[in-house]
Amino acid sequence: MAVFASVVDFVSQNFLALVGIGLIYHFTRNYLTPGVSSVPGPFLAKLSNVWRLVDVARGRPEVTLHKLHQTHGDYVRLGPNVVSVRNPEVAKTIYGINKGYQKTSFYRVQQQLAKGKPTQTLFTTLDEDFHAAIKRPVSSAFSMSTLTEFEPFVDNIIHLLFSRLDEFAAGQKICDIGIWLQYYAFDVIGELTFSKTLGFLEQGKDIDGIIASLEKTLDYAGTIGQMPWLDYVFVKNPLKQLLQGGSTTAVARFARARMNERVSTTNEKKSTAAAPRDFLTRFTEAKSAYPDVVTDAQVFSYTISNMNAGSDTTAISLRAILYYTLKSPRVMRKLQQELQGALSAGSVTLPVSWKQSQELPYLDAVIKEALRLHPAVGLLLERIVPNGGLQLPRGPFLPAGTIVGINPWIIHRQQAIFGTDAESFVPERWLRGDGEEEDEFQARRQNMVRATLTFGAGPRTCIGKNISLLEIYKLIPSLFLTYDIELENPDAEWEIVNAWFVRQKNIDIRLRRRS
Ligand code: HEM
Repeated sequence: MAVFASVVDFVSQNFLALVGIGLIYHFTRNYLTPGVSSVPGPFLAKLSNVWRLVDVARGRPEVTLHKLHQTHGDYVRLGPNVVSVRNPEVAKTIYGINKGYQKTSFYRVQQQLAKGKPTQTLFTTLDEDFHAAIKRPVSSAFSMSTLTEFEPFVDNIIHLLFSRLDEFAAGQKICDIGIWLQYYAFDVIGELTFSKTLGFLEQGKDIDGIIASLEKTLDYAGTIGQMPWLDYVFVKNPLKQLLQGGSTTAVARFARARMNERVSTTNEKKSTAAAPRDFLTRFTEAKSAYPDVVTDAQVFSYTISNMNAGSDTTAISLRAILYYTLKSPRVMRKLQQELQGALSAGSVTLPVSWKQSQELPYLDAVIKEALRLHPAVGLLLERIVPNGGLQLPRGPFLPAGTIVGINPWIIHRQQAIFGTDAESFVPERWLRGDGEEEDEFQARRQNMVRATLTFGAGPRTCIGKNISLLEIYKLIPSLFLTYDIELENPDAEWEIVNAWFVRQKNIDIRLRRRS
């Protein structure tokens, strides 16, 4: 008892000194993390992950990282145990099939709560076996061959969008097109998944605050994901759940309501009409084919990952294509020439079909270039180095447990791959140049394609890529063929916030219906 009393006495008299010693020990250990300690980076980042949390919270971490790579080369230390990589050779390992690189707890923070429980989705699960098991039953629903079956759904939404844009054209009003593209992307995903739009285009507003809620979730997940244990303090805190009751996000509420509707409609119309083959139908079919894996909760999780992963990302990509094209009168002219030529020749109709859009090489180059310069995700696609470690080419050896990742924004600006004008919007880089031999062009193009991470890579690559390409390749030519569009302030820049997804704001345009 006397010993205990004197320990308490000692601690209370020297509390500050002890905390100081503890912190010095903690920071020194962080600084000297084996392997990682020889990777260059900001001094404070070597001491604590607080550095990267603050950097993300400030809203433009991809700008900071680009500068750091310009100074330090292919490898930059972003935290005591975190390395950002710019070298495409390493991408094959980090994102390779069967290489054992798992997603980090950064993704766990994105597991949203439904009735207070984190929902593991295709996007957010860290467990690779679970991931493979839940991907198998639904991957065919996302395949290229299923794509055309979804085309009429997208056509409906394009018509709806244009009916709203006509109001701006007729009234000669300024249109914040970024918002309308977001409504389009959300309504398409709602229509494809549930045969029901979220009603954004019809009502011209963010119904039930779904967009705002998703934005808030991303702001939180991007920042807190830099120090994922904080999530157990702020959101997934069992005490908080107990006191507040299980919370459910707006997206989860929307998905739950649509699933309940479907169950009751199916019961009512059991033997009459066949349900439309939207994603929900396909996910429900997977339940019969894979009863051990696909439960009702899993069907719910598939729909949630569609909504969360597929709406903002597509809206961001559409905004980038439109903005960069409108900012470059030269590109705009060339694109209009190609589109008008195709329309006059009768090789495209309105809305432009997927098949028709694939015969427009300049359109393809414009889209590829915008998605290169402004990929929708703007933080590291983090993975954990597995047992055996990772020998970085012309760099240090990283032990198992190190967090590594590539940020698409950084690799897409590699001059060695994309050219000395990699910072500029030049769609021509995706086309064969004057005097360039075909095999030279193919090799150059292949290099660029291999270094493109807009949709990620490997076993965790984007499952919805074809869907988003369908939405993009149909809407962009249809939009430019239907309207003359110009920026309200051609010299003004848009506003960007990078909170994992790199959102843009303030793209004011004026439109006129083309005759
Ligand atoms: C232009 C639009 C899109 C972009 C830029 C995009 C980007 C990405 C990226 C970069 C990843 C990999 C993330 C990582 O490795 O950390 C990913 C995964 C994923 N995306 Fe997309 N995405 C888009 C559209 C969609 C759509 C429309 C859907 C659904 C309908 C979707 C569903 C998913 C899912 C479920 C995953 C996780 C896949 C897995 O781990 O197996 N995405 N996406």
